[in-house]
Amino acid sequence: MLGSLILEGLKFEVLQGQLNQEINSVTYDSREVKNDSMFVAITGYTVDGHHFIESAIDAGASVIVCEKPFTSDKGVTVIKVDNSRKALARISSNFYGNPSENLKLIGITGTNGKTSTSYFVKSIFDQSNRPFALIGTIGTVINNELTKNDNTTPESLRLQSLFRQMVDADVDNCMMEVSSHALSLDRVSYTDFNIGIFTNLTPDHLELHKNMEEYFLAKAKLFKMTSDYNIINNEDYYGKKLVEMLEKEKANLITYGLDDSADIYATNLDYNFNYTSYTVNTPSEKIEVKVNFPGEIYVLNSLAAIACAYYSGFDLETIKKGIESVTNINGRFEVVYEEDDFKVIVDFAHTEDALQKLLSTVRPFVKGRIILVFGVYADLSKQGTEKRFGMARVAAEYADLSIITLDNPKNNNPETIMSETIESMNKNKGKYKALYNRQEAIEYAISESNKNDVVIIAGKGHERTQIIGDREIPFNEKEIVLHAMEEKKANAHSIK
Ligand SMILES: CC(=O)N[C@H]1[C@@H](OP(=O)(O)OP(=O)(O)OC[C@H]2O[C@@H](n3ccc(=O)[nH]c3=O)[C@H](O)[C@@H]2O)O[C@H](CO)[C@@H](O)[C@@H]1O[C@H](C)C(=O)N[C@@H](C)C(=O)N[C@H](CCC(=O)O)C(=O)O
Ligand SMILES: Nc1ncnc2c1ncn2[C@@H]1O[C@H](COP(=O)(O)OP(=O)(O)OP(=O)(O)O)[C@@H](O)[C@H]1O
Repeated sequence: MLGSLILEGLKFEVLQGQLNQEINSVTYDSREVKNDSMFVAITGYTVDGHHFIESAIDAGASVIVCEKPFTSDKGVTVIKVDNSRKALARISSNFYGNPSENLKLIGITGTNGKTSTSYFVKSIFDQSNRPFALIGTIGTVINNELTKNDNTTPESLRLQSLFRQMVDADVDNCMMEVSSHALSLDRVSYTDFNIGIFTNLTPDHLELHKNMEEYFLAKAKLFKMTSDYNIINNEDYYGKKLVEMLEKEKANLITYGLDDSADIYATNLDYNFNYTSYTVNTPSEKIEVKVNFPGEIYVLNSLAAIACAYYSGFDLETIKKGIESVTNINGRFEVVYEEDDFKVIVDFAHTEDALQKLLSTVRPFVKGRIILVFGVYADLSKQGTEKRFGMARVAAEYADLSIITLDNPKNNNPETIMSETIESMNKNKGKYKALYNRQEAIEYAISESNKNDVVIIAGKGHERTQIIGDREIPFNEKEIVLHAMEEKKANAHSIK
């Protein structure tokens, strides 16, 4: 593609060279440069991509896009832009032929519930064999083939290439999770969204956003990029704020919730350990639905999906079938072992709000004790400390025994993570045992459990690795549980 076409719609200054040469590829990583690449230099959080311009040129880059002045005597073209990440989004969309214009794209944002809601929506589309793609934490699914993503919302270049793949494969509906990082770092700029969904907002990622207001404003950006509908959780404090903020936007505003002040709402709720049934009320009709996950959170997640499907033209029977067909979402309230009232559940709850909702949902149904295994994935900032204190407070309140361990400590000091969590646990008078090794923590929880207990392993959900320092170690919680159960049985022949 011609360099000038790739830059269409972008404000830039040519510092040297010309733009009528063919560009074979675009990249923002010098290690991926090939002959006649366009290299976009990004000022990162860890390193400055501008330091790699020389090596990009040596590797064959013929056009450099940068946000800091640069000159070269190696015959390359140098383009200066105000913001490289934003420019990358424009360039990527152009390079792949602006594929989002040819998709019905649903963006979902919020602290929790994005993945679960996406799987409900996909299941509804699957009922009528309408091709549907997903992009999110679990990965990208195109034509039911799953590939891994580096991030929940990939960088714009990868994102636009995924959209291109979808269009080429005649998959014209896509639902993607849009993280606040993605909105702040322009990964989804120049993407056309038809529908936006807001689930909720509770403290998380405050190392990036500094405070809730900033976090909220980052999330709110999505709803100014939509053309058809903005679908908002009416039960959430920030959802209500968003409704006020969006009243003048061009997309139709739709709310969902637990009473008739919302457009799509649930009544006759019947909560059980393994499912909840309710009546869904829409502006035209109502229908009974059974969602195969417990608690209010899955009522709300399924309502978001129902609202999305209803305004996408699906009839209520198809919607019902779609919701009821979802029996398992990888690492979301996944019962990995069960024997009468004894259960072991793996769940991705990794924020204070999610943990509180998980434990309070389960509590009324547990005949014995709740034994919780958890760690806190947050850096060593003040916000990270608050997260550790908050999660331990919730654990102390709801669990009968907590096994405090590590989640993905990455390069954060494990001693600080453990000691802050323990400090809060002591302050809140929780009963606990601390074990740095997560596998040992799970094994200990299983070995301690009795007949009517429920063991909950929170924080890593679908993840299949643990990241300690720079090492990514294979880690499969389901396998660890099954193995520990076998050992327990071999030792005792049955659960005590
Ligand atoms: C904080 C954050 O979002 N960081 C993202 C950011 O990384 P960065 O700014 O640190 O990049 P960097 O390493 O400093 O590199 C700067 C530039 O130099 C380039 N480089 C680097 C080395 C080299 O030899 N040559 C070279 O050209 C890099 O390719 C890059 O373009 O830009 C990178 C490229 O797009 C992202 O991969 C990276 O995501 C990291 C992996 C990450 O962990 N992100 C998380 C926090 C994230 O985005 N999470 C959200 C939320 C998930 C949720 O909801 O829970 C998500 O959407 O996943
Ligand atoms: N509506 C909700 N409100 C609060 N917590 C929820 C809600 N839905 C799910 N959760 C909890 O959050 C965890 C993660 O859910 P899910 O994967 O759907 O969220 P997500 O928004 O995709 O998360 P992430 O951005 O971290 O990938 C679940 O395992 C559950 O414990």
